[in-house]
Amino acid sequence: MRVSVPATIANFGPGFDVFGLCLEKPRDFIRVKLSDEIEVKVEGYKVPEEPDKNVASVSALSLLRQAGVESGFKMKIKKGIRPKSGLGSSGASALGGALAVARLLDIDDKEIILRAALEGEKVASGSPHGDNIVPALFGGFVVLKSLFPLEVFKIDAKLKLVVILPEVEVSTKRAREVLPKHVPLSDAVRNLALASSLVLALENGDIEEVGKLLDDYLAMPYRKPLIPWFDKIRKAALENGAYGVSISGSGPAVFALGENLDEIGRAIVGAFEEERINAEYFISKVGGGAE
Ligand SMILES: Nc1ncnc2c1ncn2[C@@H]1O[C@H](COP(=O)(O)OP(=O)(O)O)[C@@H](O)[C@H]1O
Ligand SMILES: N[C@@H](CCOP(=O)(O)O)C(=O)O
Repeated sequence: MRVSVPATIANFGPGFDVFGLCLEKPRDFIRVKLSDEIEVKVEGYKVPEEPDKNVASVSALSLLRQAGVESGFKMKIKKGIRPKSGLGSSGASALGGALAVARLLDIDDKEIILRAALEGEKVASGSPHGDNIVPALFGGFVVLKSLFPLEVFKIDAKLKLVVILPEVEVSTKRAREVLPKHVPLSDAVRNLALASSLVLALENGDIEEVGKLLDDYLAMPYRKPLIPWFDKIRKAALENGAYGVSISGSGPAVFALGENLDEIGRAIVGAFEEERINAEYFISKVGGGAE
């Protein structure tokens, strides 16, 4: 059984742990067949091949055991999403492992698949959060109302965005460790206003307004030391016509909305270069989810 799972933009501005947008590319490809042993082979970006350290094999095993199947498996991963990128690299593999096994066993229940995928994601980020896995499963833009029971609102957003991937790594685990347990009420209120307005703007297809609402007071202020270049990048993007710009997931990837996406992408790459960081950009539409 072979599945392909796309990258995602978790948080999408003010929606910490709640909003997620599915991209068309890049993608991870995962092939699984049942076997007596457990074996994991990886091509492409380097991630562990030890079955207990690879998020895809942890989630595959979790799904098998949830289904009461005592078998092992042979897994091949073509890793197309760079790890520690903020593009849902671990989430995509975690979903891929669970989904491939679910399809082998004819299991369609999304909550079972999600539960197994979250077991994998926990290995990477230390805590279960679904805003990368869920959009990769459903496609489109999702509002994750609840993980268990799984309750999701989906908007089939029609938009294109530019994603810029600098050559630096941010571990999601580390980016979650720096977050405070409590935030000021005024910051929570500001996020509430941004997030609810963003959903309405997206539903109305007002992409310029969506861009203007890409801000966050819950995680970004505390993550600044991990992404000290962000304010300069944002300035360059806005000066070159971006409607808005934000960090993808826990970073370091950033994304921007606007009309002249190539120009914005080049400007952001240039701003990274001024900080002596190599970066590349690509343009993607909203994706339809795992296949
Ligand atoms: N199949 C896998 N795909 C991606 N990362 C994996 C995988 N298996 C284990 N990992 C580990 O998970 C961590 C990357 O996850 P994370 O920090 O969440 O990155 P991202 O934000 O890009 O998802 C790395 O330590 C990586 O070695
Ligand atoms: N809400 C999470 C999202 C992490 O996404 P990833 O793509 O960096 O794995 C967070 O911000 O910690």
